[in-house]
Amino acid sequence: MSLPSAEKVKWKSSVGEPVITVDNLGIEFLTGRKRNLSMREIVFQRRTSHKKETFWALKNISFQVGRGEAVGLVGSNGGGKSTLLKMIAGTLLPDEGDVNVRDGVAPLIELTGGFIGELSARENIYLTGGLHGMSKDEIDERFDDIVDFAGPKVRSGLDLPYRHFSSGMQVRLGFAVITCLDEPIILVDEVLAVGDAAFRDKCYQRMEGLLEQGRTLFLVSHSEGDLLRFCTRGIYLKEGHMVADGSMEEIMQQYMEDLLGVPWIPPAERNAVDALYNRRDREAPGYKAD
Ligand SMILES: Nc1ncnc2c1ncn2[C@@H]1O[C@H](COP(=O)(O)OP(=O)(O)OP(=O)(O)O)[C@@H](O)[C@H]1O
Repeated sequence: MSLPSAEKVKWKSSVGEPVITVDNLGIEFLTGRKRNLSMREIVFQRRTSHKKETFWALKNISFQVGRGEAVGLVGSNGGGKSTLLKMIAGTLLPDEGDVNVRDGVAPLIELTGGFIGELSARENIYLTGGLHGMSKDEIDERFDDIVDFAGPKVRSGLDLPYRHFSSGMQVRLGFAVITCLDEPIILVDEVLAVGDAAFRDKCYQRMEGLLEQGRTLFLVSHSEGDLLRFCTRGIYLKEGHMVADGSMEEIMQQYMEDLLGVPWIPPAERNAVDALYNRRDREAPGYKAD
């Protein structure tokens, strides 16, 4: 399947005024590493505990995102992608710098979508809708759409505690709820990989619909196909630093070459080369189809 190039995607809306401004952002975490004090440290240095060890999970991050942009965040594991999304969502606060978000945010950052494990799926739908400013009547109106999208397994488990849901069911419900909210900014962190192929297809269609409406998207993914399909702009984070900000194709090229150490060929070109080789094979003397 050939993927649309970033220039051809039909939902690429013109970029509006800045809705997310990240200015010199930094956050420091405890490493959580614990080691017993040595006898030497206790006796000679009279130490009773270690100095807390910390590291900057993000440092000196600055960028702006305009209304209607679809931004893909890339980087190796531990690079700071989820942390950045949590800071945009307001669930983590910076130790340095600022994050200014002008529109409402619908985050699907962890598999659980911020849902509460002890509450039923039904209660979580009403709670999340309410937290995002929807009235009970509005949620009633959308309830069936949400549950239909999530699928029959979720419907049959609506009154079970959410923590009893499989990770696939959790993602189905999380995605269905988050994308039914009216929030203009959507943050999606690596959740599309969890659902099965049929559900992923439904998610793709819904994401395209939301982008056509001019919503702003932040997508964290390790899937080259998903990033190129939805995002027109990319940001590359490496060990907490912003390495590059550019078109999704440029960023993918830089990231993949950095990661794999070989030149990266965009999927559309790869498909064209494959087609050429297939044709050459088919036309070769003595070619037999399988
Ligand atoms: N609450 C926390 N306390 C301490 N360290 C944390 C905390 N949350 C994240 N980290 C650390 O911060 C760094 C960045 O983590 P983050 O989850 O943002 O990376 P990521 O780029 O999303 O990685 P992945 O691709 O594996 O999901 C990692 O070293 C991680 O272990």
